[in-house]
Amino acid sequence: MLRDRDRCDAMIATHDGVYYDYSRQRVTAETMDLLFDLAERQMLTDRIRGMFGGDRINFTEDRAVLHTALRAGREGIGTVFVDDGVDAIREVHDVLDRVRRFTDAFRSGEITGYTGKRMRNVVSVGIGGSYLGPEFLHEVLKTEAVGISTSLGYDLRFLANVDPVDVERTCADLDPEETLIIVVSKTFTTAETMLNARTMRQWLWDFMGDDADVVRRHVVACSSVSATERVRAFGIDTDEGMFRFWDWVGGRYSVCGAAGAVPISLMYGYDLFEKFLEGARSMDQHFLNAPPRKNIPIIMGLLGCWNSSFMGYSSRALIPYAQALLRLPAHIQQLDMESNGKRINRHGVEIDYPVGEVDFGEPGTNSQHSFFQMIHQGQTVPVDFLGFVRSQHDLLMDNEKLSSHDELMANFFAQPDALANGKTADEVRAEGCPEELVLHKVFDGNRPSSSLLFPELSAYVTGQILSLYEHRTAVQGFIWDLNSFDQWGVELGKKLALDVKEHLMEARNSEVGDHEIIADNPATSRIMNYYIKNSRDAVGVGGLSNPGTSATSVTRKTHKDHFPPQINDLGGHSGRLS
Ligand SMILES: O=P(O)(O)OC[C@H]1O[C@H](O)[C@H](O)[C@@H](O)[C@@H]1O
Repeated sequence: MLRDRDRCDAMIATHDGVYYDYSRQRVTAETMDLLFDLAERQMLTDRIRGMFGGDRINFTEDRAVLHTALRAGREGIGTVFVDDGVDAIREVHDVLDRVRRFTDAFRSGEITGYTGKRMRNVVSVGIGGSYLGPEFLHEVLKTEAVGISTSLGYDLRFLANVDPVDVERTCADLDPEETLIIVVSKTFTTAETMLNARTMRQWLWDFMGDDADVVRRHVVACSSVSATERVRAFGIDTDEGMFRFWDWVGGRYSVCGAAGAVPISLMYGYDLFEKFLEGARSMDQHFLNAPPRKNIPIIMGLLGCWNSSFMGYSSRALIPYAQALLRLPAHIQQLDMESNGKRINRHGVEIDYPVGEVDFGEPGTNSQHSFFQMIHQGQTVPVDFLGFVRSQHDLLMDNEKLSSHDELMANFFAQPDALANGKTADEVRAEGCPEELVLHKVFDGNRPSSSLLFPELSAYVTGQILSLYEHRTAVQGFIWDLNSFDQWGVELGKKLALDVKEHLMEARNSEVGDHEIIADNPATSRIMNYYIKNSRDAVGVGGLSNPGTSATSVTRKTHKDHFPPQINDLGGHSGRLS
């Protein structure tokens, strides 16, 4: 099919400098017709309009889904209206105007720290959607031409993990007197973020004294309107130091709001952040207005459904040929897997077809030397290749025929064809391969991928990329009939962690050294008691002891006896864990 010029010509879509080639997907013109029919049956365009128009499509939380309003410009896109009387566009611009003023005051030195020093360091404390988006954008802007000059003299870091080592790594060499802390949390209740926020507040107090003004001058919050009281209780000035967002912005869709605006603007200036919003807006307009057959996010979403539900490929990879996009895959992973990792459709019925892929990725070419072996010869993993016409910084050394960016891009062009074409046994033999090794060197090919080519990795283009992937996720959710905007799955883990913390506290507070934890089940009790015992012993008695070995060796023997496992064998021995 790849040699069919008409087919290849038909499988390209473009918008505002973005070039999307899906000719290496396993689809014919007829497949595409059927997918567009499916989109019509699922009333895709109506549902897209409903999202932009403020319909409460996140019905399990009774919320509209209006992250597109965050970058809609003052004129708005679609008919954005929130039915409790709040004008979303006006609210958004009120906050963005405040971010701009605060940024200017911070960067001009008008705002100083508690001891009068100018603040130049920013630590953004948040996790999940309150972290991954801003971090991916920060990584892009670090090496972007404007970003390099506007960030000179400033430092932005992210503190996400509740691991105390993350705190240590984040602020070991920072001067608290010159540091502003941003607590980014939609709910202002997330356990990890709140502990890290308290830790950072204590860090400020330890250096500057336990004074309420230290917090007012050194800590600001990006949080939802409904969390205002909690923000105030933390000691933050909610008039000057709180940048709000709304329940109609999901955490994983919040980078275009205060969650991204505040840290990124403080580091790079507001104007550069605005370019990012403009890029996202351009793609939003395309998504809302372009006919489905020319609409890049719609086509990407339909192909996602095709690969997952029809072809049965349960994972997919995102490979940007740009080192500055190193955190894009992690952001899209959360965005997509939290959105579409569901099992009940919007009619309350259990889904009996595959939905929701495992998303992963790393920049090319590093990924080629890591997991690409599997993508070429193991399980089939559809790939999105992202490339750029111009590099943020190209290099052409004396005696080299190609620039370093050309070298990078040679891989961007070669990998999709290698995956699609593979290599036959005859081709391997023709290279003089000994017969017994031929099969090891055969590539079956026929492995799907898409290529996205952008002009260059600017703030604007990064906005386009973000919007593309946000809308791909929404399209797949609409086609699959899911609510892509809630995340009840995360709640159970949070609740169980609270129960476990109770047990740990009892054990730590117990006067008796051999206090035994009785947790939900023997396995959890055993591992927690092992942890408590060894963390007590570890001080002074010489490290951790070995876990009981008998159970381990029995398990090993069982696995060995059944190797290689057959589905039926395992079926007979499996069971419910609860
Ligand atoms: O912003 P927060 O309220 O602190 O939430 C942080 C994160 O918490 C959970 O992990 C949710 O599943 C994420 O969607 C959210 O982004």
